[in-house]
Amino acid sequence: MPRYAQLVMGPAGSGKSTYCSTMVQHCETLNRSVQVVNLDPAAEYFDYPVMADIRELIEVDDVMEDASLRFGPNGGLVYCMEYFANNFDWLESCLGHTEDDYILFDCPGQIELYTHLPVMKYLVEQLQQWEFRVCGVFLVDSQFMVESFKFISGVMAALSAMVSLEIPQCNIMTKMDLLSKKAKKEIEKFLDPDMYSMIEDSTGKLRSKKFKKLTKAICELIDDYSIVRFLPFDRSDEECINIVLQHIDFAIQYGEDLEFKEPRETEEDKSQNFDEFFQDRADEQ
Ligand SMILES: Nc1nc2c(ncn2[C@@H]2O[C@H](COP(=O)(O)OP(=O)(O)OP(=O)(O)O)[C@@H](O)[C@H]2O)c(=O)[nH]1
Ligand SMILES: [Mg+2]
Repeated sequence: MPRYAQLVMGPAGSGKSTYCSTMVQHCETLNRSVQVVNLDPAAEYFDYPVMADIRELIEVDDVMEDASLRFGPNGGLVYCMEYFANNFDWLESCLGHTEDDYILFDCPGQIELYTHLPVMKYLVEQLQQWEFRVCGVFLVDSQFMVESFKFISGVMAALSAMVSLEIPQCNIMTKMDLLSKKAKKEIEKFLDPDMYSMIEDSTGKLRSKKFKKLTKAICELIDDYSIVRFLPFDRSDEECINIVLQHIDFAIQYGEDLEFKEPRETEEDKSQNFDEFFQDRADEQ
């Protein structure tokens, strides 16, 4: 039986940890069990219960304080992730071997992890060996996407994660609740991949003709191949959260192999059935 995983990635502050806690709460209301693993060695705050925390293995502060390594915060984080990749047995012991597990991995925000470093790829391969079906979930802050050239850099970041990880990926625009009405309207065109080639810079911030041409050419390329599309994510809108979850479930075929479980009868149900049974008997006589 397969197990299921979401690799929650994206730039610093894009809302990864908030996404994880929102998803856990949403799944609770659906009666689905979802667990979270914190993979950010520099994490200071998150409000979901963790099944495993990378800081038990290694912490950025310890690496930075080590006089022989002399790393700053970013180099320190990369060192931690490489150390993690050499110690996957720690993760294996935390995850156990439960079938039908559904786990969210809250990853760090260093963008280089998703562009050219091999650590996340190693993690994906390892999870696949443990029979996980993995979906990449790439988050981008919607507030930085309102202008076309910023949108393209978001698309490029999502695309490089897709290309380097080679797994199904859902790209998500977070913090939609923070956008003004005007900005929401503006961003709608970025949610429809067929519209990318129509995107023009309305702010007039792009002065260079060459830059404008490049932006247009990239948009057309992405449009032609339907490579990247984004789903909106508003943490205060259950319907919106559900649509994102359904897309991800579909990508990893969650639910197709689940065995049908008889709903558990409560004591109340049992006594009700009992009463109905005797009522029926009484009616027959
Ligand atoms: N209003 C609103 N705020 C959000 C949303 N998602 C995240 N935030 C806020 O954005 C900030 C960063 O969110 P985090 O979830 O910590 O982001 P992160 O990607 O985990 O950040 P790093 O782990 O540091 O890379 C926090 O102050 C959150 O409360 C959202 O959907 N709506
Ligand atoms: Mg975080």
